[in-house]
Amino acid sequence: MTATGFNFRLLATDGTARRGEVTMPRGTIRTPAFMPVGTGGTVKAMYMDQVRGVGADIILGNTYHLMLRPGAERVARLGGLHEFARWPWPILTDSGGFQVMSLSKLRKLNETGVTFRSHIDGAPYELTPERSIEIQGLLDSDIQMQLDECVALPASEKEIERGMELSLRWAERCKTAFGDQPARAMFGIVQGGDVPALRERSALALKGMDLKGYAVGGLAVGEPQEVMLDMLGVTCPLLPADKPRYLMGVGTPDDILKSVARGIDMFDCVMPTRAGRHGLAYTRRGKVNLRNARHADDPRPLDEESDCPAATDYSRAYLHHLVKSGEALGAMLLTWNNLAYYQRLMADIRAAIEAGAFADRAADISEGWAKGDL
Ligand SMILES: O=c1[nH]cnc2cc3nc(NCCN4CCOCC4)[nH]c3cc12
Repeated sequence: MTATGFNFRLLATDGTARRGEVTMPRGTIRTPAFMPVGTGGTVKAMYMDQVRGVGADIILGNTYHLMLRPGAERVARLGGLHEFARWPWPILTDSGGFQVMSLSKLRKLNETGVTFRSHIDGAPYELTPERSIEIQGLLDSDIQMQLDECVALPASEKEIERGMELSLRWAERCKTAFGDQPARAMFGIVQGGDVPALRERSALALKGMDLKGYAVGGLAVGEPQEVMLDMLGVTCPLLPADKPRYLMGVGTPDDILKSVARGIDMFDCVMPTRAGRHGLAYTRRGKVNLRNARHADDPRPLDEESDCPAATDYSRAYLHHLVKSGEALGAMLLTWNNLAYYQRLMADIRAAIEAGAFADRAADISEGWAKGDL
């Protein structure tokens, strides 16, 4: 039976780790979930049926990139992002604010929103809470993010407070603009930097807005992992247990294990795809840099126990050759391997929580990385 609305339910807990699922009209999202990043409507170097094949239930699309090129109205005229990119399952889009601040030129931020010039052709744009929700609607996005301000760390408490309070006002405006769309969801984003009291104020104010899901923002911006984890320890207990929690931009496999342990349900990160394009393979024995000359004559596959052909059917020598030669197939095979590894990690995590064995499984997985390459 196809779900008519957006619904999250907890299936099991193990300590503060949670196993759940989100049901939506376009499909079910098994949590904890990892969302491959599909920046410009494509998960770079992958066919969408491969992305599905490694076990992804949902992908992320970037509003900033898509509004600049090919344009949100054009995607809408062509049937929306699912039709355009041939990904019929759920898509989460970010609001564009984070990329504006990290990619665009001549940007100005005020109460109304943010004005900026495209990093592609210098054309002027404005992104307001209302326009961001409008664009995400034009993309036919299933899970839409509020427009927020992610204050870069380190920053003064006053600066962090200013950004957190602005983001709360923008959350209200996004909620109003989003209106009542049962088949879709809009998530708020908790801000507050590395200041527990500001994190608490943000989380409680957003909880009061009764949103369908909650992201934890303002992290993975260069702070030490322990600071990020401390902020999760402050924030997650304040969020509703019956709504999904999404940690934006995270992260490494180790970040994911430790964040799941603190109650996070959803993740996105460019690492597996970006690393694949740079010759780096994620395996259960840690990272393998295929640019390294030590692989030049190695006939062994990356990992014969993997369920991904990229890890079982090709020699390291061949992968090294492809990477050194700058061949497209090098990026394709390593991206495929990396996304398969991340999805297998998530499947491992979900099974461990269901079995009440998350802590032990997490320790085993970490020991595997410590062993180092095969
Ligand atoms: O507060 C936020 N609001 C809206 N979007 C975000 C996206 C975010 N992405 C990161 N971190 C990404 C870190 N990446 C790790 C891999 O290399 C590229 C950067 N932190 C983020 C915070 C926010």
